[in-house]
Amino acid sequence: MKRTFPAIVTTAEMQAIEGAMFNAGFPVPALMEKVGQRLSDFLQREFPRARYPHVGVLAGPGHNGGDALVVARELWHRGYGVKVWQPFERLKPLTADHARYARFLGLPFVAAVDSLQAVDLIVDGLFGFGLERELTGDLADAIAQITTWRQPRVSIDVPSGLHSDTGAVLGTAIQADRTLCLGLWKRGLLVEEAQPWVGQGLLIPFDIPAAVIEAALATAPRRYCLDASCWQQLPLARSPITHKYQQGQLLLIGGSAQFGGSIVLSALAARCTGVGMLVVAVPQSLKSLVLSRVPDAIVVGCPETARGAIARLPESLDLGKFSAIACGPGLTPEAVPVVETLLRTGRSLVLDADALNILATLSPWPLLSPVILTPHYGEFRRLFPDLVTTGGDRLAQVTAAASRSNAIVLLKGARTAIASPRGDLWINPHSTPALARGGSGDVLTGLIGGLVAQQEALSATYCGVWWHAQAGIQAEREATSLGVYPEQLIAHLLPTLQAALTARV
Ligand SMILES: NC(=O)C1=CN([C@@H]2O[C@H](COP(=O)(O)OP(=O)(O)OC[C@H]3O[C@@H](n4cnc5c(N)ncnc54)[C@H](O)[C@@H]3O)[C@@H](O)[C@H]2O)[C@H](O)CC1
Ligand SMILES: [K+]
Repeated sequence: MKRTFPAIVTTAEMQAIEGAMFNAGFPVPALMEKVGQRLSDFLQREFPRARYPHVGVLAGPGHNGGDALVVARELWHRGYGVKVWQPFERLKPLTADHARYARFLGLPFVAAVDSLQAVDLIVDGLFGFGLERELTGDLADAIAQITTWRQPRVSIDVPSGLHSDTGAVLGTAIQADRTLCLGLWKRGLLVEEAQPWVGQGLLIPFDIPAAVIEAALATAPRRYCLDASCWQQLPLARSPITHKYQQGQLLLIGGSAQFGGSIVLSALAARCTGVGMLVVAVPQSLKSLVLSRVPDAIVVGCPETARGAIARLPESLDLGKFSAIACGPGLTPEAVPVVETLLRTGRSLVLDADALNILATLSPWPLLSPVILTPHYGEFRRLFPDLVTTGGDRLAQVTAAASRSNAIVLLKGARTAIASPRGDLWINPHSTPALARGGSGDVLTGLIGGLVAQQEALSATYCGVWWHAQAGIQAEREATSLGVYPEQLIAHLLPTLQAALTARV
């Protein structure tokens, strides 16, 4: 079944998509009403009246404000106490109609924003993707005031003040706890730097015909948001008559006297993927440690340097028999010959950590395909320094990096982005800062290595990213953000997958 993730769009692309729907006969008021109902349903579910009886609605001059006024009216009908702050005289006609009807119903419109300070929930409908210039003056002051209040803030479509394409703050912006993005993910909401304003992003679909999206994005670079359809890919299919040699062979290379644990974490994660054969190459002195922690792996002791890094891979190690090779965790920058050897194999490579730092010192780079690079931003900066200095946000940088290097580039972060050499982009909108700790990356390397050993590289990469983040979110739910240390993360991999499959049935 062809899996299509939700597209990520620019403002212009969204306007083209909406325009196509309107041109096909779908009335603008109908869309606003539909969206308003869905927003109200979400708010009523997530912020029940018993706990959040009083709602303050910020209504802007455009259709974002129109959406907000539909929500105000609907929550009013559903028994909430609603107050509206609409600091604009000139309104778009549809928005003006909704304001007029809300007043007709008797919804109180407050003159000053501080009349909303005591409400239980703020709904932000000041601006959406139509924001054109910086927010200044009284409006900026009001937003600064709201930011100091304690109640949760939910933004409609885009946090007001945030640029929906770049994620840049135009003067000032609402810091939302939740952003309910309408129809399709706006690109600016997925930019790393915008996360403090976006809060938890959630897509509120409104049944855009797939053909309309395809037509509008036909010539655009494909940008996708990962979602639960990644689970359709896992666990990887197994024939009833399979055997271990048909389920992929992964070679993991890493470890050093200085960093002995990383490669163990990668190996423990890799075996969760069901990979048929797991071989771990480490410095000779680490061999017994790894065997004691991963008895199902074949552990190869390598010649080591005086400082305990892998000096070279043993001649006896036939690299050609592996369907994937993952290298880097705990490797140390000393193991240059190892990376140089791997780059000549033409095997599917996953390069992480010090394998990336070593790659950054090699020049020129050989053709990196099929290679997956999994840098965090510091490693990315060493690999592609000019891309970082020539500006553009990380999404633009990682796309350029993949096209230049001909590798799949996975840029880790709050919104991990995966770019393909063709220029396509996948972003994971759901993760947790609890994963920001040593060892999380080693787990991801093992997961991706194990999946790449069994299936094509791109879907293995984004499924690994999704699975890794979902396990982290689940571990945090059960043991707070402090409980997401790497071994707990690994312990949650299979139960999280199982729970997803059970929910899917
Ligand atoms: N699929 C969807 O995204 C849907 C979008 N809808 C909602 O409509 C908005 C976009 O509406 P639009 O009227 O184009 O823009 P805004 O509501 O964001 O407001 C722009 C409005 O404000 C004026 N303006 C711009 N910048 C400033 C400023 N700095 N100070 C003052 N005024 C400013 C500008 O002139 C416009 O008049 C989208 O986000 C959704 O919420 C549909 O209704 C539902 C589906
Ligand atoms: K908004």
